[in-house]
Amino acid sequence: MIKLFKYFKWWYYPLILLILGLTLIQVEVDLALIDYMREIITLVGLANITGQSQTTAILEQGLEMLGISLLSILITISVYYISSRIGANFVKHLRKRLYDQIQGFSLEEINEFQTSSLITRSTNDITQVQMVVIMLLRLAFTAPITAVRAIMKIIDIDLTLSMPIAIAILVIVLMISTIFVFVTPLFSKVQTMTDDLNQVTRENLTGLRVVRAHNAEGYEHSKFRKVNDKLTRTNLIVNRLMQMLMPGMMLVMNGVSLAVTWMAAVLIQNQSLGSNPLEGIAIQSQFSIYGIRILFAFMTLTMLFIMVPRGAVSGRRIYEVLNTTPKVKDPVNPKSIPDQQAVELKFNDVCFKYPGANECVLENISFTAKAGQTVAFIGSTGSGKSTIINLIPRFYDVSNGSIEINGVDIRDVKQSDLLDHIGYIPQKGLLFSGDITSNLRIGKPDATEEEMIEALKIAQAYDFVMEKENGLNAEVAQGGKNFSGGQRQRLCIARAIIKKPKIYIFDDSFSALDYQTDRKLRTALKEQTKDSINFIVAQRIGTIMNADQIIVLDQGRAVGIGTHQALLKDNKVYQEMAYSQLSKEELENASL
Ligand SMILES: Nc1ncnc2c1ncn2[C@@H]1O[C@H](COP(=O)(O)OP(=O)(O)OP(=O)(O)O)[C@@H](O)[C@H]1O
Repeated sequence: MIKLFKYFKWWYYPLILLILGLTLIQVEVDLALIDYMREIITLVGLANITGQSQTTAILEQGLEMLGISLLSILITISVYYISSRIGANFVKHLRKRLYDQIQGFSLEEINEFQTSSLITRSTNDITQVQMVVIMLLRLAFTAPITAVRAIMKIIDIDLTLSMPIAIAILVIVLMISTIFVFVTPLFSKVQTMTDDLNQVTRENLTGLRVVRAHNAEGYEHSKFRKVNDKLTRTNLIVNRLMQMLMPGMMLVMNGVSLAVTWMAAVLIQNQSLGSNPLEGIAIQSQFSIYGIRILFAFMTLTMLFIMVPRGAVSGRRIYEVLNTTPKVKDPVNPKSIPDQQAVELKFNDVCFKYPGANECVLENISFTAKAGQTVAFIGSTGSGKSTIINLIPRFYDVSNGSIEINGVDIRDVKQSDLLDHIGYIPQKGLLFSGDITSNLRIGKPDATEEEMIEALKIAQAYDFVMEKENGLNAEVAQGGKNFSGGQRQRLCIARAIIKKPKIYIFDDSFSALDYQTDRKLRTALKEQTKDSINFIVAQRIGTIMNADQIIVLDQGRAVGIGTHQALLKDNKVYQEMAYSQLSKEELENASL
């Protein structure tokens, strides 16, 4: 938590000093009110003894009390306002940093933290930290200053009467410390359980259709109930323990009042408290109120000691994210990719191992792809096709070997430069809420309407977009849920085309298209991508058999590189796949 304070802005500090100054004044005036009260009781006593009216003096005292109370209220409002400003601004700043940090994460860090935990850390944990910062600013000064000043005052008035208050302080500190020992470890658990709950809820909501289709609501329900019950149980324990504080506090406070009254009565009887019994009563009342203020101050302090660790758990979770250096990062002295006409991409003996895995999923992959070429990856499921293409935009960095674009290692260039050269079309057509225009402009922010229409036409998306009531401005729901899988894929392809990149990566991006649209799209793409390199991952032989290079993968190794014709002739793995999908005639005709 303390480490997060390094994200404090400079102007918080003068404001914190201002809070401290205001608090010092407020404590003095608040305690002065108690002295005024004693004064009024003494005046009443004086009126009784002397028979002279003290109304004017009492009114004067009352008016002064009113003025002081108003000042105290004003200070409270100011302190609350300043602390809220600091808290809100700090958290806004922190949230932005967290967002930027997560944006810079590679898939490795995302997998390490888990999306659900990153969401909890960016929301729930941030709120906890905000609460604690505001609470600290409001109470961390008030409570100790009040306690110290009030203790000084009561010792000054009467040491014997101070004894019950001293004992009560001890009891309260002991009581709260015991609860603290039990409760603190639970805070950390509560946050982790909130992560789990978030994950199950998220999975259940995103996979709602699958759950329904498999009639698995019961199964999912029991999974949810388990994490929900666990979280509720822990929360209940925390709350029950905390709730024990209140009755305990009341007991101690009432005990103090009783003890002070009893001791004061004895002292008054012995005539050792004040010059007359009424002054004794005034002192006793003053003591009781001081006692309550001191105990409240201690309770607040100890509550802070309980709440701060809770915020600290959240602070630590946020700091973990902020303090993680992404494995994929920009070089200190970035090179630029030579802007040559004919782009060239080279895999040099690339090996790749997923973080935490024992074995490489890709081994010794080498090939060169040139401008205008289509390079296809094919292989059984799990053979490493997606992994290979994820290395090109540096979703992960290679474990061994290198990938070069125009002779420059992609790790030596800025990621933004690299990504400017790449048009990536994921397997799952992912659209963002907004409209078609806003989705296409993710590819090119300043794209004109003509450019958008051209891209939609190439991607075979123009017709269905124009059929929509608002055409280019047709609404896109979250995740593109109001479009079919094939339509989503075509819009994603249009989004990449509009960028006119040097390198296209199609990760099984034609899988949701019917054969006719698939063929039309690839014909239109051919012209558009004639100066680019096209990487295609596909399951269908039909989609890739015209590629200039087909790389056949088997358990992470390139077991064949060549054209359809060459591979069909002498590559066993390729033959098996090809003959399982198309007839001999289809395959041989296609290759001509
Ligand atoms: N994030 C990950 N962490 C660890 N292992 C992974 C991860 N992603 C994939 N793998 C493993 O790497 C291997 C290759 O996976 P990859 O997704 O590249 O295969 P693929 O050929 O694209 O499969 P498919 O055709 O089914 O999409 C698989 O054994 C898979 O279990």
